[in-house]
Amino acid sequence: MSILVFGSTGQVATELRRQAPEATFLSRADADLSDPDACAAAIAAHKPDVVINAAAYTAVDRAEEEEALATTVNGDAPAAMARACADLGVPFLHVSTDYVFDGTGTDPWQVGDPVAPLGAYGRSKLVGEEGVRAAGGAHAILRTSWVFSAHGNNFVKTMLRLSETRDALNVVEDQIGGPTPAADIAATLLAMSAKMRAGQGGGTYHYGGAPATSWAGFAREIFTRAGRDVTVTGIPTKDYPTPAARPLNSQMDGSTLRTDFGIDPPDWRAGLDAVLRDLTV
Ligand SMILES: NC(=O)C1=CN([C@@H]2O[C@H](COP(=O)(O)OP(=O)(O)OC[C@H]3O[C@@H](n4cnc5c(N)ncnc54)[C@H](OP(=O)(O)O)[C@@H]3O)[C@@H](O)[C@H]2O)C=CC1
Ligand SMILES: Cc1cn([C@H]2C[C@H](O)[C@@H](COP(=O)(O)OP(=O)(O)O[C@H]3O[C@@H](C)C(=O)[C@@H](O)[C@H]3O)O2)c(=O)[nH]c1=O
Repeated sequence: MSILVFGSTGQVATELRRQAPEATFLSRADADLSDPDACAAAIAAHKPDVVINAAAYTAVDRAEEEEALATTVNGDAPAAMARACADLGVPFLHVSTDYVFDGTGTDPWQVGDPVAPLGAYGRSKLVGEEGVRAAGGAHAILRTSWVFSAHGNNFVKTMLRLSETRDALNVVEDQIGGPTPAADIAATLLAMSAKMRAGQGGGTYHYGGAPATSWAGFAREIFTRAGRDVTVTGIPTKDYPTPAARPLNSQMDGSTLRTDFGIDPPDWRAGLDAVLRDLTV
């Protein structure tokens, strides 16, 4: 099975490269998502069996100032990719986010729950979801959350960096979600690719790490497991103002992924240990 991946340097793309080194990875220099037609042309030229889009505009706060660019990259480009895949008759796998939800309530979000993004990043990702569905081809949209790995920018690396100079941190305690190891997302995308190539599954799925925690709870676990002596004080969101609002409830129900693909939510604590080991070698 020949797999074409958009993205090369990001968290998920890096883990895909580790697990499927034989796949073809397109960097920004190979296919810039700010040029959706070029992305479609790349698919037509490569004629792969499956396409995975692991590239995205992920700067949540900066997106508030650059919504047009974020929408082209996260919305128009995946839509163009999905149309090119539909033309070729191959499945398209796309990664989306918990930030399409508004974070109300306390139950985990079901796949069919109403979406209402709070910020520009979430809106841009929603445009992508809608474009992928509208393309009409075989597709899977995998909504995940709070991604971390040893590569790129993420909360784990931010916390470890801050711990070099601080012995106490204030971290929001009223945003609840599921940290998700990029390595598990990559493995899930590859398993889904094989099944979708065989005509199984398709649609929108949720894949967030378990058990649910807060950012403060996640931070405490990072410092405990990394052996860093940092005191984490849990604070309400209103005491940590950011340009983009984040959902308070980001928990996602993964039952349809289990039904269609036999995949359960990953335990992020095991993934955290693996990332911490990765960072020390
Ligand atoms: N990070 C998270 O916490 C979460 C991420 N997601 C989703 O998961 C997916 C993967 O995210 P993640 O691995 O964390 O992403 P990263 O932020 O680690 O990497 C983003 C990747 O996208 C590439 N990229 C950005 N803009 C462009 C562009 N204009 N043209 C080509 N490539 C571009 C980057 O390339 P370059 O190195 O050249 O900038 C980089 O390879 C995305 O769809 C994201 O929305 C969902 C939930 C949570
Ligand atoms: C650094 C820091 C952050 N925070 C808060 C701010 C925010 O509410 C929360 C997480 O901050 P970050 O900016 O690291 O995370 P953020 O960029 O919002 O992460 C999101 O990225 C996008 C791409 C997604 O799709 C989401 O699933 C989610 O992972 O932690 C603190 O409370 N204290 C701190 O010292």
